[in-house]
Amino acid sequence: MILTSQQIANRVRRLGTEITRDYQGRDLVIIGVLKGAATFTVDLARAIDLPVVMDWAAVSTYGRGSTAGTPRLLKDIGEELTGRDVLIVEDILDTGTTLSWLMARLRERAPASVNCCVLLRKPHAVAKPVEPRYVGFDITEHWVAGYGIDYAERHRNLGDIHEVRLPSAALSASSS
Ligand SMILES: O=P(O)(O)OC[C@H]1O[C@H](OP(=O)(O)OP(=O)(O)O)[C@H](O)[C@@H]1O
Ligand code: HPA
Repeated sequence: MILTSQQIANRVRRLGTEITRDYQGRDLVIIGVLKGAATFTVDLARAIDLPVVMDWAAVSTYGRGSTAGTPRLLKDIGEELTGRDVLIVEDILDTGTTLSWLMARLRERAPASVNCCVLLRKPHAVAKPVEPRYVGFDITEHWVAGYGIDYAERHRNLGDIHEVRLPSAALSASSS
């Protein structure tokens, strides 16, 4: 599997159009989840034709490997969220651990609404109670990297999204 930068750009543009339509007249705060969603968040924000506020949370669940641990908040959100419409932007929904943990924490701040937009969703996540309002692509369970997403902290700078062949961590195609 490989998603090209062109396929990603087309999908991001359509997601931006949907979000623009759904949040007309609302006080939209977009929370990008570092590090993996940094690239997606910036591109998505530019595809939204509304005066959005952008902020960031840094959460780490996987550390330097491919096995999930307990989520850790490395950087908290600075924006006041009470009464506002929050959209969490995530690169990938895999086991659902990170997103369900973060949504529970954000709900404690009494926002008007909390939804999420994920670029990639793996099959595992379908069985979890996390239901993203927006999904870019449903993918297979293979480890992926590129477009902000890492394998052991590397490959975030690739423009396309590649499958990583574990354990050698070779990419399924060369970067373009
Ligand atoms: O659904 P899950 O199984 O929780 O996996 C998804 C999370 O895992 C990755 O983050 P990671 O912990 O690797 O941190 P990073 O964003 O800094 O790469 C990814 O960016 C998501 O946040
Ligand atoms: O496939 C993946 N790639 C990178 N990070 C991830 N975090 C959960 N699943 C993945």
